[in-house]
Amino acid sequence: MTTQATAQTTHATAQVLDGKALAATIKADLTKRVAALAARGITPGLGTVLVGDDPGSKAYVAGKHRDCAQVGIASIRVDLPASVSQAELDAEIEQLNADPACTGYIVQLPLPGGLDENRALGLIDPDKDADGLHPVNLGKLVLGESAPLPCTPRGIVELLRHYGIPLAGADVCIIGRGTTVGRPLGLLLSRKSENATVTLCHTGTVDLDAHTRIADIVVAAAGRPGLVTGEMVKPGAVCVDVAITRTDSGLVGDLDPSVREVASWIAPMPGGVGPMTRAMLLTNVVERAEALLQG
Ligand SMILES: Nc1nc2c(c(=O)[nH]1)N[C@@H](CN(C=O)c1ccc(C(=O)N[C@@H](CCC(=O)O)C(=O)O)cc1)CN2
Repeated sequence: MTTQATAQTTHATAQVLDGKALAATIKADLTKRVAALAARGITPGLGTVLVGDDPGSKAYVAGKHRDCAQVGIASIRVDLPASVSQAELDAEIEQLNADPACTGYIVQLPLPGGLDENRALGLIDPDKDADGLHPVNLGKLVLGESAPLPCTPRGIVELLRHYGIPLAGADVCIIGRGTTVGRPLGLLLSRKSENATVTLCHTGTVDLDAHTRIADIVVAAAGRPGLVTGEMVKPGAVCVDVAITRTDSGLVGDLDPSVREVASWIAPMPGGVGPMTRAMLLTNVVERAEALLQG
């Protein structure tokens, strides 16, 4: 009788870049910094402007206020109906610019159709821009000057750094060219301090696979569920899921589950970049309050 060896296929599963755990650590540190500010008579205050009833936006804004309460930041909520006019929205923004209790604020995106996002972002006092999305602050990012950084890109870089993922010399493929994630992330990663080589892919990219397959790090921010499959990534690559699509069966990211069998590390959705986005918003608010103290 002959014995036949059974072929065994072992699949290594990617390790997790745990944004939830790192965000908790960051929030614990911020709580101490907020207490130190309070001892010197400064209470940071985060304002949010939410327009309309989008369930995702409502949930994110509620989360931002919960975070504020947790670390001791005061919060100011401006909730407006989707029917608000541009002039009324402009007036609310001007009020936050003038309110001394509001040391930083954000306009939750996307705004409902008919409202001009670029106009709203441009009206924010750049010194109170907690999102780093005012044109002056985005311009400073381009010029390499100090400014608040957009929260999701900053969170991604902090997460990768925390887990020791090498950035200098890495080939990074970003999928998505939006103003809150893809574009500013490309700028951040290509700074001298990060020194990565960035390829920014988008809906006009002809052969997406050709770009993802050679990348050391793939960041998926397209909002197309399961867009990136295991076959599209290099074995051992680091894959970051940024997108959130609401479907009947729940929230879905851009990374197909098969990526887990090929990648070395994954930032999952949920639990990866989202909590880091929230932690970076708080960080921007606290840093701004600390800067106020220094005059
Ligand atoms: N003004 C802004 N608008 C938007 C931004 C932004 O940074 N500034 N980013 C996104 C929404 N966003 C924060 O505003 C955000 C998205 C997702 C999460 C998050 O924690 N996600 C969870 C999963 C979702 C859930 O559990 O409900 C996760 O990934 O674990 C936080 C903030 C667009 N708009």
